[in-house]
Amino acid sequence: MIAILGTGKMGEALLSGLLRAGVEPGEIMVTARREERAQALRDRYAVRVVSNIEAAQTADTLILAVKPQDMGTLLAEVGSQVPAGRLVISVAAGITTSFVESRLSDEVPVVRVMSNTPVLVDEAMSVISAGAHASEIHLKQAEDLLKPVGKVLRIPESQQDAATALSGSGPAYFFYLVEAMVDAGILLGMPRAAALDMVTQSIVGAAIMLRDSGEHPVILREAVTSPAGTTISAIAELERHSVRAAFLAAIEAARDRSRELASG
Ligand SMILES: NC(=O)C1=CN([C@@H]2O[C@H](COP(=O)(O)OP(=O)(O)OC[C@H]3O[C@@H](n4cnc5c(N)ncnc54)[C@H](O)[C@@H]3O)[C@@H](O)[C@H]2O)C=CC1
Ligand SMILES: O=C(O)[C@@H]1CCC=N1
Repeated sequence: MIAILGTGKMGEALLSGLLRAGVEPGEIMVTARREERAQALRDRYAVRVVSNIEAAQTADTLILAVKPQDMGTLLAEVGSQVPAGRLVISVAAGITTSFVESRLSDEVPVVRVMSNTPVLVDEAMSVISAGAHASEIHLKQAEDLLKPVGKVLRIPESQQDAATALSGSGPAYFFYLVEAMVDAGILLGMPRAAALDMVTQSIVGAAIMLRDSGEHPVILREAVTSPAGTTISAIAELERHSVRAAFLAAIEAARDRSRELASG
C-alpha cells in the first residue's frame, strides 16, 4: 500500500502517474487537509482519502508531498506512527533526509526525491538520494515507483539542492521562455494563438532533437546559426543582455533558496 501525504499539485501528479502506470486505486491512499480537496480526489481517482495517522500506520511506502514549510508540522503529527520496515519518500524541496529521520521514532529508511511537473505526461526528471538508513533495496523501490513517470537518476544528497534548482524548477524556466517568445511574436504583429503554436512546436521539436540525437546543444545551435544570418543577430542581443549570466545567477539563487527551506 502506497500513501501520499499532502496531495496538492505534485502529490496529485504522482498519484495520476502511479495510476497510469497500472497501480490499482485500491493500492493507494492519500491525505488532504480540506474536505473539498478530499472529495475531488475521491471523485477523480477513486482512491481512499484517509487521515495522516492512518496513512502513516498502514502504508508500506509513504510519499511526503507537503510544502517544505509544512513538513515539520506533518512529521510532528506522524513521525512516531511510522513502524520500522516501511519506506518514507520525501519530495519536498530543501528538506534533507536527516531532517525527516530525526522526526521519525524508528530507524525508517528515507529516500529524498526531487521530481518535476512533467510527471503529468510521464516525462518527469526525478533525482533520488538515500538517507542514513536507506539501502540499495530502498533506492530500487523508489526507482520502480518513479520510472513509469519519467527518467530517474541517483545523485549524492549533497547535489539535491542544485538538482532542485536545475530540474525541479526547470520546467518553469522553459514556460517563462515560451511566454517571452510569444510576447515577441505579438510585438512583431503575430496573432497570439499562432505565436504560441509556433513557439510550442519549436521548443518541443528542439527538445526531442536534443534528447534523441545525442548531439551537444552547441552543435545543434550552430546548425541553426548561419554566418551573418538572423539567428546570430538574435544571439548577439541575448549576449548583450547577459542572458547566459542571468541563468547562472538565477539557478544559483534557486539552489540557495532550496538550502534555506530546510530551516523553515
Ligand atoms: N510544484 C512543483 O513543480 C514541484 C514541487 N515539489 C515539491 O512538492 C511539494 C508539494 O508542492 P506542491 O504540490 O507544488 O504544493 P501544493 O501546495 O500544491 O501541495 C501541498 C498539499 O499539501 C497539503 N497539506 C499541507 N499540510 C498538510 C497536512 N499536514 N496534511 C495533509 N495535507 C497537507 C496542502 O493542503 C496541499 O494540498 C513541495 O515540498 C515542493 O517542494 C517538487 C518538485 C516540483
Ligand atoms: O518552487 C518550488 O519550491 C518547487 C520546488 C521545485 C519546483 N517547485
